[in-house]
This record gives sequence, structure tokens and C-alpha cells, in this order.
Amino acid sequence: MNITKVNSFSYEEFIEVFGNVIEKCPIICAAVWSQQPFSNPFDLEVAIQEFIDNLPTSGKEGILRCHPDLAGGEALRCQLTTESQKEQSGAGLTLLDGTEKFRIDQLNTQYKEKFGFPFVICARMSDKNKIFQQLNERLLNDPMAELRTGIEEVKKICHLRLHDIFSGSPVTKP
Ligand SMILES: NC(=O)N[C@H]1NC(=O)NC1=O
Repeated sequence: MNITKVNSFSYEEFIEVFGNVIEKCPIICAAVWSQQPFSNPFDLEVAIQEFIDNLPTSGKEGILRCHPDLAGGEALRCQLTTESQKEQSGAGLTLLDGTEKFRIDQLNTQYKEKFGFPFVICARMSDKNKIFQQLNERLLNDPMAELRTGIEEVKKICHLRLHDIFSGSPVTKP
């Protein structure tokens, strides 16, 4: 993919290609499409980030709520999006033993009970052990700090998904 082609996209094409750079939130790229033309991939990433930053707290919580639990029910039922499946399996979350699965379910449940949204981390920048450690640590955060951390992780996931789409043309500040 290259930016010239992206700038020629109809909104339908744009959503088709970028609709899941923020997990299950095609509304975000549907909104930023109108900011075409983008100078480069980084410009598109910044538009997405700014849209998210300008959302009220409820909107940011909504984005987090669109994310599947790590190693949760959707993974078990093979209902993850293609991107999420690749990310979770890359971090070793599809190969948990019985004890680890029990523990991650417990932590995910505690986390959701405390914050009202799921624990989100960029699995591709992590691994199984780090994810368990982060889940334990972040459970102690206060809700606003945790909302900020979760959203920063969403941006990291988005960055890597954009990088995949623009393979060969890295998403970096020009
Ligand atoms: N809950 C959560 O972090 N989900 C995700 N993380 C990631 O890298 N891909 C996801 O779907």
C-alpha cells in the first residue's frame, strides 16, 4: 500500500483497508477519511491518534471495550479478528497451560470488575510473562491512569497494524 493510492480511496475502500487498525472500531477511520489527502502514513496515524485523544472519557472507554480479552472466550471460540488472532498467538497466549489459563481468566475478570473495560496491551510488543506481570501491576492503578495506559496501548497496536498495511513504507515521522 502507498499513500497516493490511499488518497484515491473512496470511503468504502478506506474502511475496507483500515477499518480494523483500531480493533472493531471502523467508525474511527470512517471519520478520518475526510481528512484526505494524507502526506504520508505517519500523517494518517496522527489523524487517528488525534481523533481518539479528542474523544470524551466514555468514548475512550468504548474503544477499550471493543477489544477482546487476552486468551478469553472469543479466542477459545475462534472468534478473534485476523489481526488479534495473530497478535495473541505471537505472544504465546494460544498455548497457555491449564493453570495459566485459569489465572489469566481470574485476572481479566478482576480487571474488568474494577475498571469496567478489558485489560488492553500491545501483545506484539510483549510476551506471555510480561503480560501476566503487567496485568498484576496495572490492576493496582487508579481508573483514569489505567484509561490513559490502555489507550496508549491501543495506539501501539494501531501503529503496528498500519505498519503491516504499509509494508515497505514504514509509519515513521518523515
Ligand atoms: N485485550 C487486548 O489487549 N487485546 C489485544 N491486544 C493486542 O495486541 N491485540 C488484541 O486484540
